Amino acid sequence: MSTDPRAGDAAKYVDPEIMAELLTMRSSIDNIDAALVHLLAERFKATQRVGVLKAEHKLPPADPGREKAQIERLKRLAAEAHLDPDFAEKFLNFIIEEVIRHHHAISEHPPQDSDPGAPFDWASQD
Ligand SMILES: C=C(O[C@@H]1C=C(C(=O)O)C=C[C@H]1O)C(=O)O
Repeated sequence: MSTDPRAGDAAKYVDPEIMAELLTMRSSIDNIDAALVHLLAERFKATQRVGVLKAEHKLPPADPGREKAQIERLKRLAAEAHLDPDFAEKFLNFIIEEVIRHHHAISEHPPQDSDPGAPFDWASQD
């Protein structure tokens, strides 16, 4: 019997009627999480290109002024959307920290001329 990946542990202790409602909500969560992964992948593609541009032109990996403006903007958007602005700030800072780490790595090991736009292949990493 194949198990529904949406069921999780709840299947063991939730009544069937409530379980059906929970599964419907989890279907939406699955779609949203998939969209988040795709959105993040696109964002990192763009930031990798920025990292290459910065390395080529000897620009610093981080731009605190840009970060401040972007965080303020996203906190405003979060408040309008009834999302906790402090959570939005933490989430963005978490992503930016990773981007800057990549930019440092790119500046230390710039891509070869033969392969300037090659995406980093996370899937082949251990
Ligand atoms: C992507 C950039 O590099 C860094 C990462 C940022 C981000 O992920 O939003 C913003 C500013 C920089 O510290 C950039 O300079 O635009």
